[in-house]
Amino acid sequence: MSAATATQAAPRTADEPLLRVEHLTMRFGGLVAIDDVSFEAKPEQITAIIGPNGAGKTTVFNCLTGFYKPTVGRLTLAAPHGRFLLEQIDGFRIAQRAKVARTFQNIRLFPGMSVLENLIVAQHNKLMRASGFSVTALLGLGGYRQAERRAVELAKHWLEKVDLVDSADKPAGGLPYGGQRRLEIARAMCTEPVILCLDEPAAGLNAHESAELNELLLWIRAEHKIGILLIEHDMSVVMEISDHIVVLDYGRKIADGTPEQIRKDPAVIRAYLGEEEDEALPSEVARDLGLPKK
Ligand SMILES: Nc1ncnc2c1ncn2[C@@H]1O[C@H](COP(=O)(O)OP(=O)(O)OP(=O)(O)O)[C@@H](O)[C@H]1O
Repeated sequence: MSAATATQAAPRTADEPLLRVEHLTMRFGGLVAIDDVSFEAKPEQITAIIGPNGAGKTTVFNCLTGFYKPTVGRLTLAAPHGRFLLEQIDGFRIAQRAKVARTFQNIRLFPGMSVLENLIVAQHNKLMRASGFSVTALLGLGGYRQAERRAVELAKHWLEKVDLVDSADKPAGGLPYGGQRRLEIARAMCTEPVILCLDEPAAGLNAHESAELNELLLWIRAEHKIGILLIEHDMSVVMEISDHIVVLDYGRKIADGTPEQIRKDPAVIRAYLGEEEDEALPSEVARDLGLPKK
């Protein structure tokens, strides 16, 4: 598919979703990881994708971010800078062209580089464009120096936001776990995305760190007015900060609604319980779904 077809210049309309996923299907040989899933994510909203292990959550992210080519489906990103059909863009160009950023379930920083360097490397695309892909940049000519200064300023801004200024020169791999998670988010934000896809950002965090993560994500949504897609097992995070929740089970969408609607949805309770609806709900399932104690 040509670049022109994958990108449509038409500006987004006021009530258009930021992301529209239509009939997404992903097969691996005989295994159907995602089965005809459709949902929308609105701009300036946090949309959570939840579901039991193996439900297909990360596969949705892998399709959106170009790691997988969907078997079937349309993925329309209506961004302020243009409308993109993500399934038709070469995977490695999605981050740069459509401005889709992500973090990973298993942290993927450059552990031997400093915290600051991780944030500068994230801006590689911008810096390369400013260099004109030529040797003039190495000589300090053209707009490269200015772009480099801006990259450092942006990195510093995010270091402050995620409370890592004191660790700027330390190797990223030496940060405590919570710090590495925050650095991943900062690195993704340094690419100035229109949508931020977070794959289990609260995994391994303690209650205090989870609460700080909630604050950070709410701040990003309010301040940067971008959409956030969130895969998360920690229901204290999901129920507290999500505007909208999509629930997957065995690759199918089983529910879609506000946290209030999802909490009460019998299909969701059944999926988490893995048993009949009229069974007593074990306390840990009730807690995960944020249901009141009986
Ligand atoms: N590259 C692949 N090849 C084959 N099967 C895959 C591949 N990627 C994912 N799957 C399968 O697709 C299904 C969905 O996996 P996925 O990782 O998307 O689930 P998930 O909801 O993110 O799970 P978890 O909560 O455990 O991370 C699983 O059965 C998984 O084994």
